[in-house]
Amino acid sequence: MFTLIALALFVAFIAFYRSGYRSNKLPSGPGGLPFVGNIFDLTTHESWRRAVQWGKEHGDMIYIRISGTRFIFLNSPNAVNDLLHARSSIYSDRPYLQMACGLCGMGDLVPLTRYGGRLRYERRLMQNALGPSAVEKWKRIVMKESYMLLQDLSASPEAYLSHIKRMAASLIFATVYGYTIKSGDDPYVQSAEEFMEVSSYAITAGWIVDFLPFLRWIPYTNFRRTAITWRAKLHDWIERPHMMFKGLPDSAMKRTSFCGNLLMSEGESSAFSDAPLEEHVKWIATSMYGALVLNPKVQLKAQEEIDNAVGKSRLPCFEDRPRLPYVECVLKEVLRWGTPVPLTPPHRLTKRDEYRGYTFPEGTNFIANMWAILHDETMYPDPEKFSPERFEHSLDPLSHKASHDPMDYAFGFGRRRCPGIHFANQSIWFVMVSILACFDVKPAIDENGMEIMPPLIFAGGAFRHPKAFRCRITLRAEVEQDLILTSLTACSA
Ligand code: HEM
Repeated sequence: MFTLIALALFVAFIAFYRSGYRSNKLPSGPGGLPFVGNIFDLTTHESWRRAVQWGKEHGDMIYIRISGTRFIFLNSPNAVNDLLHARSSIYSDRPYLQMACGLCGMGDLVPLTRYGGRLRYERRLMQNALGPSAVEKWKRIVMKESYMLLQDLSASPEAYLSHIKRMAASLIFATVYGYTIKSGDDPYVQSAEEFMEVSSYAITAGWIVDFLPFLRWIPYTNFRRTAITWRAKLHDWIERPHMMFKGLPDSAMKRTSFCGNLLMSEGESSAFSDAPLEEHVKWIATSMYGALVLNPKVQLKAQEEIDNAVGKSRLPCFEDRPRLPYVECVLKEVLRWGTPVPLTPPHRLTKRDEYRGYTFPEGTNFIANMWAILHDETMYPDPEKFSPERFEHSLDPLSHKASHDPMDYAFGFGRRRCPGIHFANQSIWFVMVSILACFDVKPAIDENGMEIMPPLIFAGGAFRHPKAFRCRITLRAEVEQDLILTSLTACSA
């Protein structure tokens, strides 16, 4: 065993030496440990902040390596646009991860799929089902789920986090499968949540076997045991919801769902020959459990805007959107300040490339640091401050100031850009405007009647979200309780 490890380390060293690091054609970066390189830097908590610190010394492109694997953090919009966007035909592959793809068997998940025929085909399917006009058909579901959330919030505001989680899961199941979730402890929801947690951990935890692939063959390792457990559950996570979809009675909801749209309509057949259409849909559907990040921040100014544009006799609807410019700024600021996905998964380079005097060998992995871009003080002064006003100038057609719209950055880049962007935009806007219209969200009060400002702690790995905090959610004085119920009933009819 010892000889095997020594031999493998020697091979890794040669690979690293030949990786171009010493030929001085790669950007600079923090030095690492012998052999394992920067493994502890990459797996650190909030590694995007660390990459910003490195950027102060090394510029907007930072090179790190783990064993023979090269990574370059891209901290600026220029670098990201020039490479991941403008040259996306060669910057859109993903690395093969031994843990997630090899040991756990999750390699067919869309975010992990290698660049090629299969990915292009699946992205076309998603474009058809999730494009701007396609998501129109889900507006009614978004409305119904949002009104149910308002009902839940008025009944038990203290449980706001579980209400939001239930709503997000329900929205995804209704739109992906046409399935209505009965309660928060629905077994399909639990299974989906478990899969989200496991898959994001399998992908982003920086497993040693991802960097030293020969370890895969060593028995009795912890990661092997973990992978065996997860692999055994794959059937539950992927096949079961798909079988559930097939067993649902035919209905309008089933037909307009993502799976129904692809599997029940005429004309679409698998143009990609290695698997039947159904096989693609199963994996894509599972890839869509992505979180709908809801980060409502109630502002008097936004509520005034809603009251003026919508009145108090009804709740806001999608058609009100153009008349609510300030709410639009709040949405942009939520995406910027909260940065739900701080780093893209690695974009692997498929062909040697040159840029700014550097030479990047094939196989180099590029990670766009969205957190760095969305907190860059030259673009967003005082970046830690939540201030929707910073986007107000972008509403003025005569303004010449650059708008730096967070929508251009928060969803990734090039041919791997998030396919769910239109659905996320539509549903987050609607939930946000509905909550703003109905509720005041204020800090909790202590025993002396003083407001307790909640500590702002973010959690999560690949997806960043605020940890639960105490707050008071109360129905606004102007809002009639009946209004929510009437809107829900009208929408469910
Ligand atoms: C606020 C909500 C969301 C944010 C901020 C977000 C952000 C992202 C980002 C940054 C990426 C990586 C892009 C890259 O590599 O350059 C991504 C990929 C992806 N997203 Fe989203 N997303 C959101 C919601 C959604 C929704 C609602 C869906 C499904 C309906 C979805 C489905 C996907 C899929 C399938 C991929 C993988 C694409 C690929 O690798 O080709 N996302 N998302």
